[in-house]
Amino acid sequence: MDVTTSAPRGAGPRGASASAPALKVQGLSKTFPGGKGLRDVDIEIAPGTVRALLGQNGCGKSTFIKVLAGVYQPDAGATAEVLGNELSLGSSRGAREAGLRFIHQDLGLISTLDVTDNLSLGSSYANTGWLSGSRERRRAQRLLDRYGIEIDVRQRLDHLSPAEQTLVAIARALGDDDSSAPRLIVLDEPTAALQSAEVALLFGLIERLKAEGNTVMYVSHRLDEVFAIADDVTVLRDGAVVANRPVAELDHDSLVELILGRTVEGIEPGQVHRDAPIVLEARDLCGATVETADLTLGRGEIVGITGLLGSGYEDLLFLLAGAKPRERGTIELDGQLVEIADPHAAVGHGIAFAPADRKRLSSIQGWSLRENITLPRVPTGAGRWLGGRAEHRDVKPWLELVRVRHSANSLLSTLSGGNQQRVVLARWLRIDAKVLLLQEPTSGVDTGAKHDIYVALREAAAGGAAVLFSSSDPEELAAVADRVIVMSDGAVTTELSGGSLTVDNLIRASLAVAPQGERAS
Ligand SMILES: Nc1ncnc2c1ncn2[C@@H]1O[C@H](COP(=O)(O)OP(=O)(O)OP(=O)(O)O)[C@@H](O)[C@H]1O
Repeated sequence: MDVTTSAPRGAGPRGASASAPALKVQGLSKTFPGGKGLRDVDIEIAPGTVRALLGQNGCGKSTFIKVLAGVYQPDAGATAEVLGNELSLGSSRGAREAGLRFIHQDLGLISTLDVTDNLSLGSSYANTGWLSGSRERRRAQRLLDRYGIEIDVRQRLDHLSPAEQTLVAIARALGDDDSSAPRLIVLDEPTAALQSAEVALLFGLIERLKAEGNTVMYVSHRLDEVFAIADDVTVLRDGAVVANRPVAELDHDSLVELILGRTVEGIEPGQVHRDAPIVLEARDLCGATVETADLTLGRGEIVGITGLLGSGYEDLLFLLAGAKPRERGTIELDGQLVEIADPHAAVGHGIAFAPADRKRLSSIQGWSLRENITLPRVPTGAGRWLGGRAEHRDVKPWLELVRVRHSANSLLSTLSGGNQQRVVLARWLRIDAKVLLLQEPTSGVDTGAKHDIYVALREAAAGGAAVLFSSSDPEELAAVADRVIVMSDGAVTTELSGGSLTVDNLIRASLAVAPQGERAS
């Protein structure tokens, strides 16, 4: 990796000093009503470098970013400087004037507008209305050209891949107000929704921004990315900094230990279940981006599914759960033809479905963890919700299983993103489903909890469930699945298991290149 750094040229915002740290924060604490979010955090970042901000779910990464962005007020006593200039923490205007730019996980773009209109949202563009005029288009084009982004400015946003949408969000955050000033660009889990093949597009832009003297703060749970793109890491644990270190001093295991305070054992490789009784059999499924798909799931099997975006792999689980309309095809459960009109009917048949879009489709933010977990299985007969204490007893072991330490009465909205993901998973593990359909089950989840989730999936399978999980992470698929189905152009094109189930073969199959070595089984 090229770790040479170039100091920013020319004056930064408000006459910044080129030799001063891009960011220097001292004594930053943030207390929430439920406890400390950050404890006395000190961070100093050299200009022109990429700093990874790492740590377990709930360790305070988003809180740190939100204080920098002015969304949260810090506790009294913190100081901050950007390129030698004092930064007034807790002020979004101050952050912008100091040259801080934020790209949050929710990119804040409007999918039904085109790229030009999205680039002009909230900027200083003198808009003549919503419709993109040729002047705005030229301006948008100049902005994309400035950062080497090759996207047609007339495209509607929802016609772009997630990686391209992320590039648009970055270009929008950078704007074209003063292109010579170095900036500190904060990217909060920018690859959470990206395919591994798409990540390169984003990394290309980060390298370019860095070469121009900008500084990048990068939050991710994917440690391979840290080694690919970061110069230094800051690791938070329970709201406090436990390490500020150059990446060159670390390897994968030492980084995991810094993050977790413990090592993580590997999990046993998956097994081929040739003679397992078939629980679910789907034939000629067609709907959304799926043209035709046949699939069988055996009792006790963990099957992964992957592909490129638009290959159909993201929609297959929706079709099986009745969450998107099926145009054709049949589904049999235990040899019986079933009609699954909607996810409610799916639960009735013992099929649990956890979509990836946790906030919109999988959770009720204003409800407690307890209510979110018991949602799909309201006790019959009683005619009302479980009594508080009994419900507590019921929910507790499931929270422990996914290692969520919050009270069952906490509101879901007060949990970090990764902890919310674990609660959603606990809900579906609890209903003891015959078939578990999970989309990106570990997205946003930290390394330690990922391992716990893999173990929980293995236990569910050992208990007789058939698990089908989609993932864009080939390492996860190779480690956890017994076999993996790869889709392209709306159909299942490859199935990998045993010795063929390798990271390389998964990437090759997703890109529709023939697998290497042993033939696909
Ligand atoms: N609005 C809030 N109200 C109360 N507590 C909060 C609030 N936001 C965050 N917290 C708490 O602050 C702590 C830090 O959360 P934060 O969201 O910063 O974690 P994170 O490191 O970003 O986690 P993840 O990797 O899961 O996104 C957690 O214990 C969380 O429950």
